[in-house]
Amino acid sequence: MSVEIKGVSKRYGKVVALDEIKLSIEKGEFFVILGPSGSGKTTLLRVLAGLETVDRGEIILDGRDVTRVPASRREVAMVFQNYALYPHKTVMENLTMPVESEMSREEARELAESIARKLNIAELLNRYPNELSGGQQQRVALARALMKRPKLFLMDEPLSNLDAIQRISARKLIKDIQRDNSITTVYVTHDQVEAMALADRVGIMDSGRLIQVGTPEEVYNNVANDFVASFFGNPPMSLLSGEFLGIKGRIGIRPEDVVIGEGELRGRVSEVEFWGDRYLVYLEINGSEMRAFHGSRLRVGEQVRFTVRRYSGPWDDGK
Ligand SMILES: Nc1ncnc2c1ncn2[C@@H]1O[C@H](COP(=O)(O)OP(=O)(O)OP(=O)(O)O)[C@@H](O)[C@H]1O
Repeated sequence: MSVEIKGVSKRYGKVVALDEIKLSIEKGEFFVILGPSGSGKTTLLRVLAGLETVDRGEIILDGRDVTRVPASRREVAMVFQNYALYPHKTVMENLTMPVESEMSREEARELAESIARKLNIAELLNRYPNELSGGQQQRVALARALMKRPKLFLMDEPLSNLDAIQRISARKLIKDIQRDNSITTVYVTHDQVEAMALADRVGIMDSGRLIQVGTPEEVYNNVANDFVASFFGNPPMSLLSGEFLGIKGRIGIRPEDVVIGEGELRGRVSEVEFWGDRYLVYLEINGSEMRAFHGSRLRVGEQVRFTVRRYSGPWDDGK
């Protein structure tokens, strides 16, 4: 299903939750909406689902104007942070119910078992929701949405309650099912790694506006402004006054573009984090802080030389 959002705005009292959003999503695309808390991500998803009306603009699904069509008639499936499972049904019943009318009982049970195995909840199929942990409930909710193979998948932080290892396998499963069935997916997160891992394209939101849209690589390598610079990446760019490079205004520097151990610039190591394959080093330069990746552990307090290979900006100091 293709999605077109045409100049959609939505206010709650004085709060502008969505400000003239324009966006086209292709059939089969995995689109991730990334933004800080309160930027309007959930509102955009709810508007697409039909759970929220718009003040202005149109929503077109597969060429059909659904702006005023209720949620139940939009052929979308949603997984929200606050998953709602049927409390008086077992996990198996929760999974098979949505597809009761589409396949035989046996087929539904087989499909449920195969999805449950992949999400590591196969041993929970006979339990009731109140006998599950938060993370287990979230995986059941995800499994239930995956049973249905909808035309449009709307997911709002569906992995927020999972631990780091579960997140990686659930992420892969979502992507596999989405790709195998070419299900158009709009996925909301504030997790950088998740966004970069999953997205065909990503849209960065701030204060109800869509600031930049592109493939993760495009956005990563060509940030549109200082907000995206300070937000996109793991960790994002350091924003600094460009003076130390002889540049007027503020610039953004990725940690991998700082080469420690060569050049004329000097900084003091103020903190070091072990990242497995490398170290994240915090450098202090004339009272500002900058992050850099480095291959070996440095001592806190040590003075080091460094160069900057690449930067973004400059942007006005006054914003
Ligand atoms: N039902 C509501 N009534 C009043 N204000 C609301 C309502 N829903 C959202 N808002 C406001 O609209 C803005 C956007 O909220 P939204 O939930 O879309 O943000 P978000 O990016 O999803 O945030 P988070 O990452 O914290 O979930 C916020 O300022 C929020 O307080």
